[in-house]
Amino acid sequence: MSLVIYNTLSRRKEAFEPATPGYVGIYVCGPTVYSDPHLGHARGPITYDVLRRWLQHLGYKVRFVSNITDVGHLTDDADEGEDKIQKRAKLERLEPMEVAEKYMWRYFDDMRDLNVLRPDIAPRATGHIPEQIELTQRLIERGYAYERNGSVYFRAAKWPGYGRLSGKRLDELVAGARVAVREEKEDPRDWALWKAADPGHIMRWKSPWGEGYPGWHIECSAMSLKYLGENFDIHAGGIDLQFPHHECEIAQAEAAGYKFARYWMHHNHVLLNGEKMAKSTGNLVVLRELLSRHEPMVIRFYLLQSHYRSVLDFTEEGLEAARRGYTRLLDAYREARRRLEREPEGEHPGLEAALDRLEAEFTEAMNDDLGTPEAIAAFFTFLPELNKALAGRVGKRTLERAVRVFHEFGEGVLGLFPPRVLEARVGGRLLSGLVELLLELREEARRERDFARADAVRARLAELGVIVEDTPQGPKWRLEV
Ligand SMILES: Nc1ncnc2c1ncn2[C@@H]1O[C@H](COP(=O)(O)OP(=O)(O)OP(=O)(O)O)[C@@H](O)[C@H]1O
Ligand SMILES: [Zn+2]
Repeated sequence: MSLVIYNTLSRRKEAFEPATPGYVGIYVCGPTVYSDPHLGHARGPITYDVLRRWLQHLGYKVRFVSNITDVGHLTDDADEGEDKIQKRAKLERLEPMEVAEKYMWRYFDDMRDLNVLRPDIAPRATGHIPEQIELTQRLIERGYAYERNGSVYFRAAKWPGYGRLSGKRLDELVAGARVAVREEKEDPRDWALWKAADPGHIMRWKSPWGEGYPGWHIECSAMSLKYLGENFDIHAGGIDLQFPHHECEIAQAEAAGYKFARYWMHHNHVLLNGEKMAKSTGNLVVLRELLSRHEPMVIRFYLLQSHYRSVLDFTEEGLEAARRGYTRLLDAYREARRRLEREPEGEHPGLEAALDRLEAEFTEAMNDDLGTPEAIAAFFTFLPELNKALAGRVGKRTLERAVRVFHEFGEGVLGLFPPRVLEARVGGRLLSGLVELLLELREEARRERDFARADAVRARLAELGVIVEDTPQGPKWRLEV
């Protein structure tokens, strides 16, 4: 049984075979950093994080590259509109680079809270201008691109392969092009690889064609080729990027003489009220806001409960149901871990059989195009068996295996149980509640004139760094710093 993934390029599920046995290169299109991430922005990173973890589980060595688009691009895919980052910079009275920096860190912070592993490389477009210029030059040399008034365009009609990925026709690229731009192009369907900067444009770089800035599509071709080589394994992104972004990426890389990605994966959208969650339309739930109200792992669990290729219509009720489901899993896992310390030696044949089934079902689900809903369902089938066994004696050997499966599949692959959630929460309500409780017991001992016990409680708390002071208003406590 081996991994099968849906390849957008062939429109069917294919057995996954990396170009170099044992190694996998993945490139995921990252965010344009000009505003707070919304829930939709978390779906791709979590999906491909699970892909990466599963490949590692299967024994592959993975290089995971995901870019940050910090060059401002136009608010319209065609040559219309304002630079998104520069527009935001004006609004917030910041430097464009300050805007990019601010929102890049917001994105990384949100991803960290969601237990998304850091990319091995997170290349920034502004750090790779020479590579983008070089690729553009190469396309000019090969006759696939031309310069006009300081801008460089890809000669679309010359590239026969256009539409292979998306099934779209080249003609669909034309919509919206500004008249002046349309006039300078040989063909309205040509797209910009490099744009001459207007006098007011702040982010600009020197190039053989004068001062300007790169187009969006060329950034990903240049950076994926640089870090993964030609003919790398997996290129991924949201379904909205399939056309024109990925179609143009392929054209640029192949016209330059390189083989490009072998498998293309696209995740479907998170919706809100039936419409795509999108920053451009404002139809969104800000991720940070959700993270402040919910345990991040509940959000991760919620997203993984639906398959990455289906749409997911967000509702608070759905999230609440996810919270209940996740809590059931977490409670059982915590209980199994807790019991491990004092469990007598031995095995539990019934639970061993249930573990065999769980491992087989989980593996089968994950190998079938990352079937996370079925993989999670396998845990829920297992749960009653575990709880039943936990009501009596399980035996150390079997219990250890159960804990290992939660650790390897639940945390290692699905990333749902980071150490933080396994430990009882220190701080906050629990800590102060427990200290108050001990101080009440100490007061009781004092009232009963059992001063030895009262002092012992105070001394033990002091050892733990909780300093108790008796005041006329009663005992007060603080944490040693
Ligand atoms: N609602 C969504 N559901 C799933 N993925 C999304 C959603 N919106 C954006 N993405 C994905 O997030 C990644 C980063 O997108 P990007 O920063 O370019 O967003 P955008 O398309 O400019 O903004 P938006 O679509 O939100 O107006 C892309 O892979 C994109 O497909
Ligand atoms: Zn991209």
